[in-house]
Amino acid sequence: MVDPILSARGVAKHFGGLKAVNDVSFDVLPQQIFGIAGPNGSGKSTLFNVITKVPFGPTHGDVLLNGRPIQGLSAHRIALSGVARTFQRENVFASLSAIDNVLVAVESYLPTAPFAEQIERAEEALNLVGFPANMHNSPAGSVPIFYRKQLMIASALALQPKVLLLDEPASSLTGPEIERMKQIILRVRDNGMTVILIEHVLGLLMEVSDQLMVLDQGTMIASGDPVAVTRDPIVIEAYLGVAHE
Ligand SMILES: Nc1ncnc2c1ncn2[C@@H]1O[C@H](COP(=O)(O)OP(=O)(O)OP(=O)(O)O)[C@@H](O)[C@H]1O
Repeated sequence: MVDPILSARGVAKHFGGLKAVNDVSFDVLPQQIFGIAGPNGSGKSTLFNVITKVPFGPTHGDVLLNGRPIQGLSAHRIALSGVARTFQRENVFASLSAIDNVLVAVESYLPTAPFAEQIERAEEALNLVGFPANMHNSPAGSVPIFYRKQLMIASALALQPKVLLLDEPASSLTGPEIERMKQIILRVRDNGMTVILIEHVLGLLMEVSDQLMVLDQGTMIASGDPVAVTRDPIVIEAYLGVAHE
């Protein structure tokens, strides 16, 4: 039996009376791609927020990395201990070059490393996501959306995470770009990392996920084999709003 790399135990986030995340528990195994689906507003991004403490921790519950609680750590320490994330919006430093964006992350992970080594790490991260070498010096704000998404992932990878949390990496992408994003996600996993993937593009989620969890109104309504989960009448009802048998 393999021990989980990341676990949530009774994790909740309340905003006043709203239970955005409502006592969610799950285990993610090493090198798994763990998909998370759910209708709009079901608490997916809030779950990433409370796992990473960016920008806030849970109301209650524990998040364990390799069996150790990480909720007592600052957001910065959580990132450095191996849990990195991306955001729904392409969060890049628009006026910095592409490689400088990634160097910001390298600098926080390896602050005392020689500059040549920092550059090497940044280039490694950019290469892993397939960011074009001839665009390393382009201002991040001027590159098309797919490249900005690549940059955001490369910046997270520069922290050398054990677990990478991807929040809707395929949103606003074309069909061919979604296929390229799929290859990036698989490559990240093949490089030894564990991926937790929030995605509305169900085709992508189904193709890459080893396990699928569905949230509805902050509550986990299904988890397990992706095909079985999408056939679950409770999941169908949550998505389509029709009564299940
Ligand atoms: N900072 C906040 N303050 C108050 N309510 C919030 C806050 N962040 C999220 N919420 C609420 O929590 C619920 C869950 O939001 P969340 O963004 O996590 O959903 P989601 O599943 O990621 O949605 P989507 O698929 O549309 O991105 C929503 O009702 C949202 O309005």
